[in-house]
Amino acid sequence: MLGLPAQVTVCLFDLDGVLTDTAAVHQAAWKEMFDAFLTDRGGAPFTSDDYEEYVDGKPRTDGVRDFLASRDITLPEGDPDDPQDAKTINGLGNRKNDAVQRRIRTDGVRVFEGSRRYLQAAQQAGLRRAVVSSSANTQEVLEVTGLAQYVELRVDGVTIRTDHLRGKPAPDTFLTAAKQFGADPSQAVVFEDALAGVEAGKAGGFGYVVGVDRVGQADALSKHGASVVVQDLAELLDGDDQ
Ligand SMILES: O=P(O)(O)OC[C@H]1O[C@@H](O)[C@H](O)[C@@H](O)[C@@H]1O
Repeated sequence: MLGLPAQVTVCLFDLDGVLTDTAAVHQAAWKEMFDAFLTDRGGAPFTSDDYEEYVDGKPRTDGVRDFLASRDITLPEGDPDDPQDAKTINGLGNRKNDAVQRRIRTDGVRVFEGSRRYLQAAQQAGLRRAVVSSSANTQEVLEVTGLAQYVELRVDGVTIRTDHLRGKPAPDTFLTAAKQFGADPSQAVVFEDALAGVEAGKAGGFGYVVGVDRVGQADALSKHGASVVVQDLAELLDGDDQ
């Protein structure tokens, strides 16, 4: 059913890049922030490879820390309420968050229609549905897009902070969602577009990991743990009665 193995009863959807076209919005906000920071230090600009390898899919402060480490830059952690000009992990993260929220509020958010159809089909089929995202902006994005009505459970960047969960590529956020549905990981499918996300799906022993390739990284998604790679969730509906 819905292109999934028979034992699957739970769908765990990443948000940015899987349900909504916001991976590119995050990437642009990261570039705006990091390029301003790097220019001051005479460093080379932030690239899309940097985004995919060090930042995509991870909680905000992990993204800042892991990218800076790739350039041999170490900054103090600082505090979550650091001002945007603070040269700390949290300060840079806050500057990026301001940029992403500005973009979301000015330009709006596009939903992938194949994903909206898939969510509706999963609901009609009686599958449980959670959004598992590293983003602390998940609730706002689900609300402005009207997708919140299809989602029973959210494990997101806010949950990660309050419940002290390890972010992707650790499997903790996906495992938390499956557990809240009373399901074994083998009964759950993970839908992910980020390398860190499919890695988390593999590490958690999930029954199936769907890699969603929006940017031409199908091979890398497979290597990092995807059971199958599609370009859009609508492909999984083709040939289905839904
Ligand atoms: O900064 P936020 O909104 O909490 O999001 C954290 C991360 O959330 C992930 O979903 C995105 O793939 C990343 O690009 C983003 O950086």
